Amino acid sequence: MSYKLAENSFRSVFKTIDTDLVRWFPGHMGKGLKQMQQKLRSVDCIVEVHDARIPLSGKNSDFKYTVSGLKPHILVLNKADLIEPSRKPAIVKSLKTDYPHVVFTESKNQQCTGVKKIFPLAQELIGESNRYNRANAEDCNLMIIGVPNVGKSSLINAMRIRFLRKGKATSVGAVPGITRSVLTRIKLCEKPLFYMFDTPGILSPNIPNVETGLKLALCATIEDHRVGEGILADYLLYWLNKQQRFQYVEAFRLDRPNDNILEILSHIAKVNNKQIKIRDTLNNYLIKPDLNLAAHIFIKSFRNGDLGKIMLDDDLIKLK
Ligand SMILES: Nc1nc2c(ncn2[C@@H]2O[C@H](COP(=O)(O)OP(=O)(O)OP(=O)(O)O)[C@@H](O)[C@H]2O)c(=O)[nH]1
Repeated sequence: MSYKLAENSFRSVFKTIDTDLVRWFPGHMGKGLKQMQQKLRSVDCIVEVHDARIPLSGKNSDFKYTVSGLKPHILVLNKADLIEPSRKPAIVKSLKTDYPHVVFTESKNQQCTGVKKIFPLAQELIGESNRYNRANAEDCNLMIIGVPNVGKSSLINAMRIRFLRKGKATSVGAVPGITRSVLTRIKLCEKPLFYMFDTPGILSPNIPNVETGLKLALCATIEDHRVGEGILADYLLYWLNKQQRFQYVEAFRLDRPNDNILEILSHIAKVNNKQIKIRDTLNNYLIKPDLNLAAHIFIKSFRNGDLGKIMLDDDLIKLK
């Protein structure tokens, strides 16, 4: 649906944010990174996984210097089911300099779309590379790397199901930080013999700016409570309005687009019958809309794809 709106109906910049979120780097990530570096001698090809909704903001640019620089490298953009297929060429073009080999995957669906492209490409790149100490090795070792919660474990499981006809080897979860064990070697394929080192999600210690941090958080790579669901919901609303993506109006049965997050959340709480009881200064109970739960519902609807197929880096890619 299209709406006739005045040019200045919406915010043009997103303000008010606790900038501490961009410095979040828990200790176990530093340890994980060191263990990955120590294992590099046994690795033939790096499979770096990003969330396709944030192909630019989602990358950990430090990987280039710490783990992936010297090895053949494939960039997998997973969760491609959540973006518009027509955006793929523009994404590939904008990543071309840093990532010449890009594969889009959907590792949650039954067909595991895109997953079958990874082995032939890995074989080709390994064949063209100097394997140094592993020149005579018959098996090939891949190492999967990426920020938390982008679907690394799902991808490993999808590959095993597809090529080994075996079930899950590693746990999957909707919150970041499920994979803590570093460098378990998992068999993926018998002929050719391929293994994968699983690794925990690693965020960059220096997320370059607040908007990048908010996009990472909206895609659930940072735990919600570290940023605050209210802030996340407000950023989502700001982004949707700025990009004129108004599917939320219909999804939440609103009259029109609105840039005021409190009004939107009050409405969502009301239609979902989510209220809380609070005491006023005279000790009387008041019934108020549960804005935290409403923020949770709003964010979840984006994550489930209920607000449309949204690529959060569309704003950056359009500028390129
Ligand atoms: N829509 C969609 N969701 C996916 C896809 N792949 C994985 N997921 C979901 O994303 C969430 C995270 O998946 P995991 O495989 O645990 O991600 P991970 O990168 O191993 O996570 P960490 O262990 O935290 O680093 C889960 O809820 C998955 O079901 C996909 O292709 N599409």
